[in-house]
Amino acid sequence: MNAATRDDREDAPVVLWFRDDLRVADNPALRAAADSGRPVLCLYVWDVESEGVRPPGGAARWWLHHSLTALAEELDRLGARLTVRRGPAERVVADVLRDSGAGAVFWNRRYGGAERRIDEAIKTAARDGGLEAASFAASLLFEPWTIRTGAGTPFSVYTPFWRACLAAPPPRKPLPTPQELTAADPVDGESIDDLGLLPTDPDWAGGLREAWEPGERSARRRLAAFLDEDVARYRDDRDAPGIDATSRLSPHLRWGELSPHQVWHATAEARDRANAEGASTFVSELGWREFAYHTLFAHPELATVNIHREYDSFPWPRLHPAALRAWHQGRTGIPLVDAGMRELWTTGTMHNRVRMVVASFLIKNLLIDWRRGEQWFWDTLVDADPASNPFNWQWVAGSGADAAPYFRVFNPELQRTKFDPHGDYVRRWVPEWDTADYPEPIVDLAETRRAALAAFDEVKKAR
Ligand SMILES: Cc1cc2nc3c(=O)[nH]c(=O)nc-3n(C[C@H](O)[C@H](O)[C@H](O)COP(=O)(O)OP(=O)(O)OC[C@H]3O[C@@H](n4cnc5c(N)ncnc54)[C@H](O)[C@@H]3O)c2cc1C
Repeated sequence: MNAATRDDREDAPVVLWFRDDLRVADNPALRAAADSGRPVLCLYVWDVESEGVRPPGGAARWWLHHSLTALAEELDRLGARLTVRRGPAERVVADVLRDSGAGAVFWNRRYGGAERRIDEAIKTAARDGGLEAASFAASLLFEPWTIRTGAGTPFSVYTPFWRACLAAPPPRKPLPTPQELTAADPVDGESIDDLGLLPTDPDWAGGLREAWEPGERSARRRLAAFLDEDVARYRDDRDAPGIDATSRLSPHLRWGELSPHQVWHATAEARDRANAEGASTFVSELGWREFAYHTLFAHPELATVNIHREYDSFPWPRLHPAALRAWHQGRTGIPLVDAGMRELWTTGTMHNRVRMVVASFLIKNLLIDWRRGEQWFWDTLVDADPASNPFNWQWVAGSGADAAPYFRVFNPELQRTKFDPHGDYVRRWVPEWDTADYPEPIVDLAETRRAALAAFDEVKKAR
């Protein structure tokens, strides 16, 4: 490269490619772009075309629309603008690099198999073209390749995994938001509205609007409110779906409006003010998020392939579409299951305890393949996450990251009397419960449990 080209390149813009990190605070790639002193072109690519990339479901698209809008406002305050384009990322990023005359592209890492392949290809192409391409650690507290068993393999059980994380060097402190950005000359793009992420015909998002406020500012407010008001009773009350005792941060974390580093350090500061046990239990839940991502990194086909392959021989019976429909609609005649499924449909979320119960009911009582449940959650959850969703479905199924496949069967009636003893949660979502309008259970819990255990014996024989 001659001196003139090098000088040009030094002034050439940096393309900052946003993905699952829709925030300006604690954003290492954005920080590096700002610190470079070069003009910054902020880019979001709506890519539902690249092979292997899983298009977000309906509820997640709703969230993404609002999150991108909030991000564009934040960038505007810093003096930059968000360029939005659609298409396969490899082509779109190359086009934007060319159109903007950029000298570099920066991003924060993703951990799914297809996403890693795409990012690697873009990095190689950029470098081959003489551009700088750099990726940063932003979405996980611990990079997956840094937490390994003594034998150098990924952990397959949570408790030793989290112990190893806590023994590793602690996660870095959050990085400050850049004071301002120098905007690169604009290039063509689409508006966020043009992406068509919002439901229109019909507009089913009323319950989501009532329940949520996407965006980085609202995420930070929620974290602060949770640490001020709720973390002290988190350990005792987190399993009760009728009590508002959990943080409700999952969609903010899913879309990277908040980083786990911000949550980790804010919780450590709050620990002294609050109840230390509540704070450690809360942080250990972030550990489950980490574990899900590390598992995805080790098992890129997590959403479709059993981690324990002996589960492949599970004799799923022929699907009864009416049973699946009853589960979707919350009309199974099992009150806790119906309450959870209706909460999900209306608000785009469901309490964690109830997620485990409805998943167990689908798999173990209706004998429906966990992948169908995972897909429904993928479409209806605002926090639908490429790691946490399939990871937890496999965990409930017994095919997932556990010491050994173990046939966990939750009894939804016992779970209801234990965790919703006064029926507050069930009555909120199933007002006709305890009236003649409420249907009889569509299956016999004891009988279907026996059938499921018999089917599981087939898996054991295959081992
Ligand atoms: C079948 C099933 C599917 C699930 N699908 C998802 C999903 O798509 N996206 C998702 O974020 N969570 C998923 N979870 C995990 C969990 O239910 C939600 O993270 C939690 O209910 C979110 O509420 P909260 O933010 O108030 O959680 P809190 O109790 O306040 O926990 C704090 C944070 O820890 C993380 N976390 C907590 N529990 C888990 C867990 N079991 N696995 C991974 N991370 C966890 C989340 O980021 C959460 O925001 C699933 C659980 C089950 C059983």
